[in-house]
Amino acid sequence: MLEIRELTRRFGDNVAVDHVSFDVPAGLMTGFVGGNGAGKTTTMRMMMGVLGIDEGEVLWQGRAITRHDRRRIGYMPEERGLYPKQPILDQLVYIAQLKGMERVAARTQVTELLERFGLGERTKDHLEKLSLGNQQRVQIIASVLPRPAALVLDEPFSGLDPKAVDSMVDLLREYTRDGVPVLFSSHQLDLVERLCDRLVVLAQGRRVAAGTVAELRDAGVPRFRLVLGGDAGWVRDLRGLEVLDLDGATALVEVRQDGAEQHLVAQATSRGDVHEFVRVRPALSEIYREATA
Ligand SMILES: Nc1ncnc2c1ncn2[C@@H]1O[C@H](COP(=O)(O)OP(=O)(O)OP(=O)(O)O)[C@@H](O)[C@H]1O
Repeated sequence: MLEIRELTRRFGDNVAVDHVSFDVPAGLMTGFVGGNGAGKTTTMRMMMGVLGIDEGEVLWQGRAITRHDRRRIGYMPEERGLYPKQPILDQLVYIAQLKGMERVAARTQVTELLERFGLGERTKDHLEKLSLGNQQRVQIIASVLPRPAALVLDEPFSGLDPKAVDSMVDLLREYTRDGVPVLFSSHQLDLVERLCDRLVVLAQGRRVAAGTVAELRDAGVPRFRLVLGGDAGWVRDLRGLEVLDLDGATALVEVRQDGAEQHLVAQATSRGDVHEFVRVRPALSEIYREATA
């Protein structure tokens, strides 16, 4: 497990990351979200030791992370750093060797990953000849070589077409199944919702929400939708509830006082038919909007 404890980084007067703490547990995918300039890249850079830490610490398996630990963590930085004028197979094998793999094993693994990402026919092409999305695929392969102990990926999905997104999703799921902790940042909330076990939300350098998607969806003020046989206008007169929306027989309410929803149901049944009474949980996009407002 990776643990981030009170990480803080300032650039002059700007506190880019302000006492941020969260865990990246083994075998789970943790999504890292937040608006432009929220501090995601700066946090990841500090985690990976490419940027100095002003305050706080990063723990790996319960103790302060070392340079050796970081070498075993697959990192995909925001600035992509491969050589434009080298054939992709050669440079990926070289990177794998730098990370300690034997040449033959490296070639086998790289070839397999290139096939997987639809680049099996392009192995001899120079990186610069590939489209941006295909260059991104090569970057992904570079960051997961060899089998990493953890993954820290800065916007790995940006610029990928749906097919490459699926290949990436499959790959990340394989790693998490093997117990690898994965942290990735993204602006694509639909993808984050589909993929993530856990979520960390940053706004202006601060952690404003963290937990499983279910926990976050459960955390807010409870909302209920009520559908009656007749007009629901009387709901406005009940205490402890805020009516968010009212449309004929349907009301959307927020509970402001404990137990107010029980009173609502009792009233509704005593007045006539109740067709539906359900808790409404916010979509991730709504939680995100509220947390970062
Ligand atoms: N090297 C730097 N020098 C000065 N300020 C910096 C530097 N790097 C980042 N910052 C500032 O730190 C803050 C956080 O930036 P960061 O890149 O970490 O955000 P982010 O969440 O990754 O944003 P985005 O989603 O746009 O990539 C911003 O205000 C940014 O301008």
